[in-house]
Amino acid sequence: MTTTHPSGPTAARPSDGPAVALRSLTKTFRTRAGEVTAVRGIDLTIQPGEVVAVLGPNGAGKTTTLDMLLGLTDPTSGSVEVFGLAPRRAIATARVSAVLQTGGLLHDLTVAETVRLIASTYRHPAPVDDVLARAGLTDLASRLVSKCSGGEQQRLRFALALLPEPDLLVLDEPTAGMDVTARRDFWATMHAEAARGRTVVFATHYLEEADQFADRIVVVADGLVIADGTTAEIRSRASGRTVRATLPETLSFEERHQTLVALRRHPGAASVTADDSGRVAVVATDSDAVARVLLVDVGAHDLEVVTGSLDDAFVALTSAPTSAPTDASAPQEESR
Ligand SMILES: Nc1ncnc2c1ncn2[C@@H]1O[C@H](COP(=O)(O)OP(=O)(O)OP(=O)(O)O)[C@@H](O)[C@H]1O
Repeated sequence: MTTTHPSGPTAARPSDGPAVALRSLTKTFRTRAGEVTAVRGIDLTIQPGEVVAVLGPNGAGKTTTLDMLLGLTDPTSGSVEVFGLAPRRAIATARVSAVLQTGGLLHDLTVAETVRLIASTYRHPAPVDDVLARAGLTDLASRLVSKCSGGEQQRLRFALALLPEPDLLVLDEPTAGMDVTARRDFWATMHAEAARGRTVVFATHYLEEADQFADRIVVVADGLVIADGTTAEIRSRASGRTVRATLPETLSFEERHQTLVALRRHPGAASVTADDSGRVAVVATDSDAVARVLLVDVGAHDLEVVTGSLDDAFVALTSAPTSAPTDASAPQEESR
């Protein structure tokens, strides 16, 4: 029996292994119109304490993957383990709980009655008042569920997910339908929960959520993991870097022209632009080499190297062919 305590998740034991281990996971649905392969072979290991965003466009296979992780649907092939257990066993022992996109709430109960009712189904639930406070629901405790907004109902689902003090929280687009303020409050709460040592896995469409909240982003498209790394790695992998610098003021017009021509010929430069003030911007496939040339050979100053936006990276990654899964943390040849 798993031991729980009111203030935080069960300490992960060394023998538990990874929080999540998905191996060659596939899922094919049979429909009247034929077969739909939602997940085409996902391998993913998540260690205890990681906060991982699963990011992907509509229909990428995020929900299907999370459903298999939670034992809500069985894989067609491959395996799923949560702390070394089959998913349903992990849920039965309160190691994992979830906030799903939809989920029945009884509209005639109040918020507090709902939490109390679900708490009564656990052997060692967290205290109801504590959970209400952590989900930001104390002031709404006596409100009928039917009178709660969509965002408030989502926070109630979150409170219910906290009751077993799970080691792993799985959230499928938890802030869908919330306005900007509600979303910010929700993520502040999640930060506090992650700081308690919980492993958090969430699916999202929102790049900024993945960027701000996750330690690691797993990009899924067409049923495959197409990139996996820190947000910085995902950005640089997909969009390259831009190197900016100011050319020496002493260069003549002709020398400046020759410098730009030489930069454009450099194999590490994809494009070179310059403004009248002598500030150059080089979109680089090899930013280190370009920076060296600018500083050492050209004598430029005020050098900065910036990665592209995560939006650029996401579009570049998800519009690329998906036959070759990549690890963004591994050295890659960057494309122009
Ligand atoms: N029960 C089902 N029966 C048939 N096809 C399904 C079923 N569930 C999902 N699919 C299909 O599998 C694919 C992946 O769906 P899934 O819901 O996992 O994607 P998603 O990444 O979560 O998308 P979204 O961001 O829109 O929620 C889609 O083509 C979807 O239509």
